Amino acid sequence: MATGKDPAGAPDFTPHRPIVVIGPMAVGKSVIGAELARVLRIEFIDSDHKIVAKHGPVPGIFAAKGEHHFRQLEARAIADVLDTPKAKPLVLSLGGGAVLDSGTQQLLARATVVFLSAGVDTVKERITRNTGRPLLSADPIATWERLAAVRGPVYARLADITLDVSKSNVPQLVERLIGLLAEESRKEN
Ligand SMILES: Nc1ncnc2c1ncn2[C@@H]1O[C@H](COP(=O)(O)OP(=O)(O)OP(=O)(O)O)[C@@H](O)[C@H]1O
Ligand SMILES: O=C(O)C1=C[C@@H](O)[C@@H](O)[C@H](O)C1
Ligand SMILES: [Mg+2]
Repeated sequence: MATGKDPAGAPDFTPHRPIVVIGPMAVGKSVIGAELARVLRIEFIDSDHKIVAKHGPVPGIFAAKGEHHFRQLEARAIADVLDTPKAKPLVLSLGGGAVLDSGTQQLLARATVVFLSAGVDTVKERITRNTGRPLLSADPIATWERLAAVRGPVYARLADITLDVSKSNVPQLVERLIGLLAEESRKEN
């Protein structure tokens, strides 16, 4: 495994446990998680992608079997990654609502949890395009704000690191995140 030494000058950082990325819809969990894993040269897993690969598109699952069934698939996909005696260092990006499951909340104690935070202005354009998020099919802006407000305290409680993702591009955010992860890892040891 390589360390997090990036051409952009990020500090050295070698993860020793999974890094889990959480936060509201469209804040960048998938793209930032994937870029972080690429720079750290560790595996990247996205819970939504895992579900889609096995069961087809998210809107189809919601339409055919309902949100509760999707939540069960999601909790299982996450447990497959984290519920092992010694989970390896990797980056796991979650869907926006995954943290509501109590089993998932417990498993996150085995990981370094990164909460990507942003206000609605940052995600407005992203969520008003049709992007396959069934919960945002009607009135996406108001619904995003409501869900973000309800889930915000849960994200904050579970987070080891909170990163404001407004006003920066993905490489800048990954560089900053590696610095924060290095600091957090010094505290853990
Ligand atoms: N910092 C950023 N600057 C510009 N565009 C971004 C940034 N972060 C993410 N994006 C873009 O926003 C969109 C949503 O990003 P992404 O799919 O990673 O969000 P997400 O948090 O994983 O959403 P979901 O909850 O649906 O899984 C993508 O088109 C992505 O390229
Ligand atoms: O925030 C949510 O509840 C969701 C977010 C997406 O990532 C998907 O997991 C799904 O559309 C539900
Ligand atoms: Mg995603």
